Amino acid sequence: MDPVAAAPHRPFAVIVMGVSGSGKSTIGGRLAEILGVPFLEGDQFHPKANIDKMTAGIPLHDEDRWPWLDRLGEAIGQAARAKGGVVNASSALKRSYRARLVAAAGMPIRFICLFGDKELIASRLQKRKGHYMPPALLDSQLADFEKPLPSENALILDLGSDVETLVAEALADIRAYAG
Ligand SMILES: Nc1ncnc2c1ncn2[C@@H]1O[C@H](COP(=O)(O)OP(=O)(O)OP(=O)(O)O)[C@@H](O)[C@H]1O
Ligand SMILES: O=C(O)[C@H](O)[C@@H](O)[C@H](O)[C@H](O)CO
Repeated sequence: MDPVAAAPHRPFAVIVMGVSGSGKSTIGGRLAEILGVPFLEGDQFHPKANIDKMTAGIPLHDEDRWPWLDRLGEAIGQAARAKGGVVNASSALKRSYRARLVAAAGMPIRFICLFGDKELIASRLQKRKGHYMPPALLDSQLADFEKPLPSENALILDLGSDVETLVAEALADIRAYAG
């Protein structure tokens, strides 16, 4: 395929979202690499207090997340405008959080939501090593999660698919969305 013809129109902003362990960092990182745009890891925008809370097994609440969402949204907008495009991986669990991210970015965002079976997510979290997020927080993540509505500019993918399939599906969507 002609890489120029296949390139999305710029600037564009994509967030790969979902609960902890849904695969957003894995898929988001690959997408950014293929599209040649910066990858922003949402976790790196959390203040230390939030990371400490989660590490201690305490779920975040709205008050913990608003400043994080504002900082992250601003960074998404800046990177997209400076570099032509950006891919971010972040939980973006609630509709109100997604609206806040879009407002802070100052531009539309395409959400790619990784959604699927709780047992599968739990088994991936159990196997994952060296991450601060305890598997026991999965229930609280799912309790907060609001599946995106079609009106939210979102694509929902089955997280049970293999990585290559998910990357291909997301790329096709981004190219159709931003093309
Ligand atoms: N489609 C997939 N098939 C098989 N394993 C996967 C898939 N996607 C991710 N994984 C694995 O599942 C685990 C969780 O993935 P990842 O860290 O990308 O999730 P995450 O949503 O970013 O989690 P967190 O928000 O907690 O950082 C990792 O060990 C990753 O290698
Ligand atoms: O909103 C939240 O509760 C957080 O963003 C979490 O989702 C974690 O930071 C993430 O899943 C771990 O990587």
